[in-house]
Amino acid sequence: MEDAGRAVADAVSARAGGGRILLLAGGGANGGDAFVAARHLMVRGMEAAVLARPSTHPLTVLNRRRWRAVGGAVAALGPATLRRELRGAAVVVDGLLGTGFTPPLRPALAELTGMVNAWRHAAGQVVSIDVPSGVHATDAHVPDGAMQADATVTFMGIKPALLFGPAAALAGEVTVAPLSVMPAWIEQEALAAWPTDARVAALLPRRHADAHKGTAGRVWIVGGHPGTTGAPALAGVGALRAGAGLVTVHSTADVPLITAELMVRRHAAWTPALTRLRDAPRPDAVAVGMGLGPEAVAVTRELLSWEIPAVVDADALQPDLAGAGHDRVIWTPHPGEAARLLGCATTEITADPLGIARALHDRLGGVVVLKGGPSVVAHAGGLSVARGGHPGMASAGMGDTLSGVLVALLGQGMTAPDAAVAGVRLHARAGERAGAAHGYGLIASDVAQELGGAWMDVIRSGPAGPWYGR
Ligand SMILES: NC(=O)C1=CN([C@@H]2O[C@H](COP(=O)(O)OP(=O)(O)OC[C@H]3O[C@@H](n4cnc5c(N)ncnc54)[C@H](O)[C@@H]3O)[C@@H](O)[C@H]2O)[C@@H](O)CC1
Ligand SMILES: Nc1ncnc2c1ncn2[C@@H]1O[C@H](COP(=O)(O)OP(=O)(O)O)[C@@H](O)[C@H]1O
Repeated sequence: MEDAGRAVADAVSARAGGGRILLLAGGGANGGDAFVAARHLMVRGMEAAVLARPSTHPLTVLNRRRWRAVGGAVAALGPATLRRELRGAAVVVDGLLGTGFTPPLRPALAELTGMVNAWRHAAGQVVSIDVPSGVHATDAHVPDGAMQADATVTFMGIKPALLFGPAAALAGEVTVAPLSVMPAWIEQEALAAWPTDARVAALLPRRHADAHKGTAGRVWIVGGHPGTTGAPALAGVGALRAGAGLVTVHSTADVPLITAELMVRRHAAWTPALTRLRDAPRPDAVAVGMGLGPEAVAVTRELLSWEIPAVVDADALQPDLAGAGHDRVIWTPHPGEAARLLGCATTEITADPLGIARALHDRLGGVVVLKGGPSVVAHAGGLSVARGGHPGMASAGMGDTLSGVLVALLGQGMTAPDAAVAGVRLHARAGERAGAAHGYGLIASDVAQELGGAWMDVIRSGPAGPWYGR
């Protein structure tokens, strides 16, 4: 609780300027965190007051006593005291309800959160402890009356509700504060990893000075059909921008050569083409499905039988292919495709992205990237959620670009889980960079252009090495 309260005080100090801080302490452990935060703020010379609900939680009772012992002010939390104390406050710390909360929000509490939300709209900022009050830790749905925060300081591991859907929008800027407990315990308790850029940087391939296009990954993009010929082209550019040495697009349609570095092989028909290609030198990795059309299942089944690292996307994401994969396959459904694979409604996918990613992995094996804002990676070692991205990425061809990134990383020798974790972060980071320039006018080609810069951003967070950063 001491670590938690100090982390909250850090977040609040950064936002309060010299203004007064009002801390709302509920009856649970969150309330105790608020009392600890108040004490740390006072020690830093900041003006802090606490309004508290009754508590029997031993650590909350103890920290209330400590706060009183250093001369801290505390009054009973109710509508009248809250109205009075909100006047002149710069920041409210929301320690009312934490992970112990189960909906619905009781009317007495909803009245208090409603008052704070109205005050925030007009006057100040809210920092929530662990989760915004009224948000259930594992549920993306938001009950009426939940607190709107500018920032949320959560502990040890990120809670699913802080990542997905409307609940995530209530959390504002999320910081994960470590607590002094055993790492093994955290690993057991965490539902999903949320890797930092430093962690992603450690996964990315390192190239020696004598690298050449033949050693940097020879990859194939298999896709395209009349009407969707842009999809494989975008995947090809994504692959080039994610470092692939040689990228060949195979298609039975006329794929536009949107960048001259791509090689495009037009085939008359898939069956004879695959018979020929089967005996040709194989690529280091293949991505299949982008705009591929009605023959996707047959083409993908053949390519999967080659047992080379593969990305399976878009039209190739069909239930018939469950069981046809292997360990080095990355399956990349968006929620619509995930619903098709599992035979359920898209709303069931978006309601529980972590559970669905796990279910898809059980069904398909290999590695699953359940795309969204943010994407979830499921593999034999667990679940990992990507950081960042930009809402401007809600536009055509973004997933095709991601497939290019993933196949490029596979082609450069990364394992499927590492390529998926690193690839979704590079793609999201490129989206953030492009989003800063283009906002909602962002298109997939913009994201592809930013992939090199995103790679540099990520490796700058990691350990220095002799073949980059010079
Ligand atoms: N320039 C091109 O040639 C393009 C071709 N494309 C290709 O077009 C074909 C059809 O793919 P589509 O994905 O458009 O069509 P689908 O009909 O498979 O899926 C689109 C639907 O999935 C659902 N969905 C997707 N993302 C969602 C999310 N994050 N949350 C909730 N629901 C979500 C929505 O209901 C959406 O309308 C594929 O072969 C694809 O590769 C697209 O990638 C777009 C660009
Ligand atoms: N709001 C968002 N925030 C972050 N990433 C997003 C957002 N919207 C879309 N994306 C990303 O864009 C990509 C969209 O993929 P997909 O729907 O398959 O596109 P397409 O089929 O048009 O290529 C995914 O990687 C997804 O994670």
